[in-house]
Amino acid sequence: MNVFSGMIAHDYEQVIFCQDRTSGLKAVIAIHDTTLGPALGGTRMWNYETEEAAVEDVLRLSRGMTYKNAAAGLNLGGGKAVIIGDARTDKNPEMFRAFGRYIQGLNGRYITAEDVGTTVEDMDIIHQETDYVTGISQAFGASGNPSPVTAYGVYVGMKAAAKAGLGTESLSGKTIAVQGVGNVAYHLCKHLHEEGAQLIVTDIHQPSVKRAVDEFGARAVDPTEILQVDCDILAPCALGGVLNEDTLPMIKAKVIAGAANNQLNTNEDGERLQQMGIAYAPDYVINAGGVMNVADELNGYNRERAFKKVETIFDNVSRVFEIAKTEQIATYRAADRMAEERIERMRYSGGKFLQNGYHILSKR
Ligand SMILES: NC(=O)c1ccc[n+]([C@@H]2O[C@H](COP(=O)([O-])OP(=O)(O)OC[C@H]3O[C@@H](n4cnc5c(N)ncnc54)[C@H](O)[C@@H]3O)[C@@H](O)[C@H]2O)c1
Repeated sequence: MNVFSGMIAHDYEQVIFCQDRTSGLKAVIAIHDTTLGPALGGTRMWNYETEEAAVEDVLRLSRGMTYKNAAAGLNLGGGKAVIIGDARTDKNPEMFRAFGRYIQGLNGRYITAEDVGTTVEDMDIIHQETDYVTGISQAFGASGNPSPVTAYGVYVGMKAAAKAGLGTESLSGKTIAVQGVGNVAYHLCKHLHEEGAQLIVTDIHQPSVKRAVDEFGARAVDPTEILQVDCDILAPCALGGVLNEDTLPMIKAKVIAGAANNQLNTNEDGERLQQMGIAYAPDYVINAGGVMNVADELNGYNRERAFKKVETIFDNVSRVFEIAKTEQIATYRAADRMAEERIERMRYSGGKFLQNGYHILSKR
């Protein structure tokens, strides 16, 4: 694999390879773009089949964080890290200590967080070596479980999507189908129930379904049926890739707004949704509550302030629909455009002269 051509293709700033023989650490950190601020993104631990697969993944994920953070209105750039190994068998404290020292060496250019395969405990070990880590234990003043915050963001984002797709932001009396009632969707269903929505839910884990039925009067359906039920809004809150060429023809909802990452299988599916007249709230805009929540740790965490920030997801989703309408493009592209515009504006204003220690005036 030619790493530089991959970097040049989407203008990545920096890729760092980190190894520590004794602990077995093999990690790659990718910093995609720091125009808006330090690069924030989690560390994924995964048993990649090849080193090329790890590099490709970290490049793809770090660029995704540039867009997610920019669209969320955060003053943060995009970065991500991957550790190559089995998260169940290959971890040891020295590995995360060594990794933490590499992060410290970047002097704030990259701030890490939890991701697939890493835990709060791992972040606490990293924290022994660096302050450039979020998602550590609450005992250290961190933000704790992000799911209720993410859920609130999906709720307000869904209202904005309903306004675009159904002509009203009120969800009272609307029928909402929720795929997967795990951590995020449980809290989402609570908000929806309180507003008077009718819920249809499914999950492969029966106790989660029962909880939603008992607490919110939801109607349970089989996982194979959820995408085709009669409803106003579909909320994918389980898996990625659920919106694809096989499932789209079944969907009866006029609005799609949910927490799951990577809901579109391909960009063509985003185009199809536009042709079908379905108002799709792009996943990374509507589910940004989690990243907004950890980003607040950088100011000394305040839950009330984090929730206030999360309310801006209503405006962010509304803006995506506005761009899509004026430019006649699919909403997934409108989201990317919104993020790119914000970065470009900052690149311009950030180019203005500011006196610091590294220019001709400082030599006087
Ligand atoms: N937790 C957060 O703060 C956060 C932030 C951003 C995005 N997300 C995304 O939101 C989604 C949900 O996150 P979560 O933290 O609630 O995860 P979770 O694991 O608690 O919930 C997912 C639920 O989906 C169910 N499920 C899995 N496969 C299914 C299937 N085929 N049909 C029906 N149900 C199925 C699981 O049993 C589980 O209950 C994920 O895609 C996640 O990446 C979460």
